[in-house]
Amino acid sequence: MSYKIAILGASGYTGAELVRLIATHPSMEIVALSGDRKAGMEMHEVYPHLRHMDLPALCKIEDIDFATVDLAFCALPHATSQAVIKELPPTTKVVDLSADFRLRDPAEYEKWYGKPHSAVEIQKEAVYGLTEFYRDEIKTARLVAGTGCNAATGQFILRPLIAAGVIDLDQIILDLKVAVSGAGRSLKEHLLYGELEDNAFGYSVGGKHRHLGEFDQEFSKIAGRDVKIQFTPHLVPATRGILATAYVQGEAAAVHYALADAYMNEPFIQVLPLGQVPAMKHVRGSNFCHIGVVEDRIPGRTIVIGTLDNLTKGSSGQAIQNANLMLGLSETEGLMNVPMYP
Ligand SMILES: NC(=O)C1=CN([C@@H]2O[C@H](COP(=O)(O)OP(=O)(O)OC[C@H]3O[C@@H](n4cnc5c(N)ncnc54)[C@H](OP(=O)(O)O)[C@@H]3O)[C@@H](O)[C@H]2O)C=CC1
Ligand SMILES: CC(=O)N[C@@H](CCC(=O)OP(=O)(O)O)C(=O)O
Repeated sequence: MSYKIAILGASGYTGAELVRLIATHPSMEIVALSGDRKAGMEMHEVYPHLRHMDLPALCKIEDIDFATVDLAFCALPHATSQAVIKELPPTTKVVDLSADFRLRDPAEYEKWYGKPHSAVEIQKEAVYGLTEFYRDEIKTARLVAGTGCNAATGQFILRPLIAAGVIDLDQIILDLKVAVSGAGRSLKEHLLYGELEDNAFGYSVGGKHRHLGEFDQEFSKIAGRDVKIQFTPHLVPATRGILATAYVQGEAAAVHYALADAYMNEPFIQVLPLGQVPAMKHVRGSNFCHIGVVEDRIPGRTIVIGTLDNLTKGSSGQAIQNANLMLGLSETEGLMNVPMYP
């Protein structure tokens, strides 16, 4: 059986990535694709790499008949997403890729996103989409909130350490290198070739990045008390990928054991042997996340490095993993493709 899928925001990067992944998914069939400025165009006119596929043309969201749709992926900008999702039939299953339903507390949403939430009622029913940690709730959810891509990477390397109590919760430093596709397919000055090529720079420096809302929410929940980490993302001249480095106070062997134990049965999270480090390109185009642990020369300090592809495990791959669970399919269906290398 094939489930009928709509992708809202298909003309964006995560939308196109959903199309790419669903192309080889045995149980999903795309029945509707939406765009805004690109509505009316064929998908291959916007993304020539999808030319061989037989796809519906991009339409406006209001032209989609949701009665014929089993599940909608919503790959729209923040704020637009909540305005659209609150108007969908309450029976439509939705995986949202935006930040609109990630934060439980509406005050936290307003703090990090600068305006009040306009769909607080449905925000309450949403399940946080970090699959490996919310699997049971996702299976029965109507609305799943995909995580931030930086937030996913940081959580994969830190959650098991906080849960196992093997690190000092007040001394966590998280440094991220982020590829440019994380910013979406839109024109922004700092994303111009001449600004980014042969360059690298921190952004939202000083505890200002909005994914801190997700870290605060999730880490404090695990620890049972407030946990605030120091976090700085850096834009690097790469197309896809996130490489997260955490500096923690804790013994390397215990840190490595906590991660290996937590992810022992996880198909997508690969913990490397102690002392080995991962690289962005080892997971490119795939739904895998690789994690390495190295002992520092300073006694008691450990470095943990995690990497994933922001467009797959950080957004669209994660979204399909969640949709698989919501539709009663095997969690890995359509997602076991091998990373592209080099
Ligand atoms: N890129 C990434 O790595 C990640 C992105 N996300 C989140 O996923 C969502 C999509 O991101 P991404 O694909 O990168 O973004 P893009 O900017 O590449 O795409 C945005 C999409 O939304 C459509 N759109 C924009 N405004 C409207 C509107 N007012 N009404 C209807 N449709 C609209 C655009 O249509 P058109 O182009 O035709 O105008 C386009 O299809 C965002 O919320 C983002 O924060 C989450 C994790 C990672
Ligand atoms: C390069 C770049 O700008 N990356 C984005 C991450 C995008 C993401 O995870 O998406 P949400 O906006 O849905 O949280 C950033 O750090 O803001």
